[in-house]
Amino acid sequence: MNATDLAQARKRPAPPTKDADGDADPAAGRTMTRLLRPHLRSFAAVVVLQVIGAVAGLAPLLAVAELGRILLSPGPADRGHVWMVVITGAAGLFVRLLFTAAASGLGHVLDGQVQLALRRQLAARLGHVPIGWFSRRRTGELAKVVGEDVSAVHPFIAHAPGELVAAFVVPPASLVYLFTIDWWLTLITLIPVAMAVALVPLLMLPARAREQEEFDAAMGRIVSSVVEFVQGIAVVKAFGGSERAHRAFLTAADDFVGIFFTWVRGMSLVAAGMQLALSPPFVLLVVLIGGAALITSGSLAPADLLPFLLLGLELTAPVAALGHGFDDMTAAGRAVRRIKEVLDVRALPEPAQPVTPQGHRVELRGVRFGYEDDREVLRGIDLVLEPGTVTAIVGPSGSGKSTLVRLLPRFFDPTHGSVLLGGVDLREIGSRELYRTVSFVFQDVRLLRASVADNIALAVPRADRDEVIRAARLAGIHDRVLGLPRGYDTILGEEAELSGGEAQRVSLARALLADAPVLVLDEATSFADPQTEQAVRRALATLDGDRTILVIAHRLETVADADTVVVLENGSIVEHGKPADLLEQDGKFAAFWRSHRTAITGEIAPHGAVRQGDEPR
Ligand SMILES: Nc1ncnc2c1ncn2[C@@H]1O[C@H](COP(=O)(O)OP(=O)(O)OP(=O)(O)O)[C@@H](O)[C@H]1O
Repeated sequence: MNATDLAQARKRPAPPTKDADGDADPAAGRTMTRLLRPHLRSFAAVVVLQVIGAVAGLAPLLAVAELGRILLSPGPADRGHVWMVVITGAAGLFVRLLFTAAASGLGHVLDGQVQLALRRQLAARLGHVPIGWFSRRRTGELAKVVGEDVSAVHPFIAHAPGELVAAFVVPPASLVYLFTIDWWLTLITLIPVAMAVALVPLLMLPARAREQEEFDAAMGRIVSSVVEFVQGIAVVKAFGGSERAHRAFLTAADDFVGIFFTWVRGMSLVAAGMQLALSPPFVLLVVLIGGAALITSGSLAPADLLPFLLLGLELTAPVAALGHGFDDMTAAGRAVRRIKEVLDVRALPEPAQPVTPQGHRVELRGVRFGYEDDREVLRGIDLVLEPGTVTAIVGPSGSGKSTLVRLLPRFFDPTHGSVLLGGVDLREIGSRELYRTVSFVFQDVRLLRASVADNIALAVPRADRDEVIRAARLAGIHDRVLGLPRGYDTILGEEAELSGGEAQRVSLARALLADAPVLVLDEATSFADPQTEQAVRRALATLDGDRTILVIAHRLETVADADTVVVLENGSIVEHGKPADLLEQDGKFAAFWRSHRTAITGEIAPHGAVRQGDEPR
């Protein structure tokens, strides 16, 4: 193991945070054992095949050494003995090839099975975690766990056992043979290995651990400064701050260079010492010097030196491989720990005996919720959404509007209180039933890499083209779709990219086609464009009168059209009622109304109170 190897070993997992201390994480070990349990027989078979292959691999070496001794010894050689040694060596070579190939084949098949099982478990778990959990994770992080981290178990399963087995089996077997020839020279041959082993504690000094942590942290700072720089590049350029942002990266890079040198200085001397001790020239030199001394003193026959020269090298190679095997295992350990974090996410409990909701009246009873234990975002919400009504939620940024509406499609469960649909707690309704009843259009629209038609018909795969087109027309996206290269068959993300507003209209068409009796909608702010606004208004107006609609309203028109307005502030409902009544009360809602009206031209008011020609609801 040299400094470059060490750097490579550190670089492979590229952790943005320090996690060197997690190498021997028992939880990761348990996860690995649990994963391997169904495959224990195969895993044991791989190890046994490798042991046999490794031991058989000694036979050709021993045969060459033995041949040398026979042929170099004074007097005529015994032909029968010579042939037996040759055949034994050849047979050993054959067995080694056969068993190593079988072990490698089986190891790789096993590795494929374990990776498949892991990815299936991850997929199954991701299918059951609360949808809200995804909003806190970056797609890239999850992709890394499912892709890279699962692949990181490959060396552990397919290679590390072989390397470790070779390291533990070959040296003892060689030593037994060498001891039978000359124990003094055997001890001398062991000097290089003993030197390398003596250096290992120096790699584990507290100073090294500190340097390792600083190395990880510095690497993390570089990674995050690059990510921040790249993510914010548009803003940085537009506001002329590129020099400052660049400086943050340069500072992180400068820091890293300093820390890297300290780290390498600490590691490199030790690593170089180990590499020298285990290098073939050094081993040969030690054996030759020791052998020459014993031969000149008459205690060793010259022919007996040959086995030591051959097997001396075989003693050190597995020790060096042990380092790589250890690196592979620790990298796999770190990956398994990240996989375990995902597997351990609490699934949204499915009811054992699902209850069917009676109707689609929605009621929030004493609902409290916080993303973190010590900070409540919703503080006791009591609200009834009657079928056939539109309820608009307004309130300052951060007041909890998105959080509240996300409880309806069960992105999260409330920490206290309950959300009832048709008189049944959402926790008692099966998820299929729930998603048949509640559909939603949020601002963070996710379109699939699939055709426009498939994206719209996601909830109703059997919908025919006419139904898809009707929904698209209602959502105001039909004309745009006709302009795409292959119309409704255009693959999004491949053949065409949609703007934010267009994507939201596709998502609206999806919700309209799903035709769910409860619709939760976050009116666009980020992708606000006149067509999307119109589409949302038209959709709300044309939906049949029995729906329960909850909308986060950012526009006065939507609020004016709503039956009920809920004003949320700091996680509590501070006003609740008909828009016209609330205006008359001249409280928070009236203030919200006035502040928004100053931003637009023309007279707009709820229920015809102000706007001329608008029918009161
Ligand atoms: N996934 C999350 N994890 C932790 N905290 C969150 C998460 N989502 C929102 N919050 C916090 O919860 C509070 C309420 O956020 P929420 O998005 O519900 O407010 P909002 O009224 O919809 O705001 P806006 O109008 O700006 O969208 C905020 O303080 C926010 O920081």
